[in-house]
Amino acid sequence: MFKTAKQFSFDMAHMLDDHDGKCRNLHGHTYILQVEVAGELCPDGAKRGMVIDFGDLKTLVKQHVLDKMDHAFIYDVHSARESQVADLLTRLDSKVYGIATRTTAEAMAKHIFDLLKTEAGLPVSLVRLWETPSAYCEYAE
Ligand SMILES: Nc1nc2c(c(=O)[nH]1)N=C([C@H](O)[C@H](O)COP(=O)(O)OP(=O)(O)OP(=O)(O)O)CN2
Ligand SMILES: [Zn+2]
Repeated sequence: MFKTAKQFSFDMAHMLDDHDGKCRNLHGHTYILQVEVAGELCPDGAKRGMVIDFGDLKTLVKQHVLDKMDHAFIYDVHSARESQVADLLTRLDSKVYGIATRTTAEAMAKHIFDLLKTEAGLPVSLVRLWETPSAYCEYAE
């Protein structure tokens, strides 16, 4: 079994409602996203010797993750405070993206993993999301 990975980056804004510190305020991150795919090598054809063509991986991550989340206000749809901000931004024609949990690095890593596994059909084995240069969360199955 081989494991191969590609790294991406995207910018976002969020707030952690109910946080007991500075992160309850609106702020942003430039995430580093590492997506690992596991599998055997293609035996023949144009993709011979590859687990996945890095170009194909890039296309899928762009379509299913980056196009939705890059430069968006990412918010917890169950938070009234965050939803109020999202509603205002929507009215101002700004990009928002709602998820069903608090937008911690942990929840974001799992959300991205699930998107790539179920929506994109990728054999993803690990998602590592760096929220700051010194803090990351990874989710693996
Ligand atoms: N386990 C988690 N803890 C925190 C998360 C998280 O997603 N998971 N998120 C935050 C905030 O979003 C915050 O923006 C990041 O916090 P922190 O790492 O403390 O950010 P700093 O820029 O202050 O980091 P330094 O490298 O220490 O300067 C909080 N906690
Ligand atoms: Zn944050």
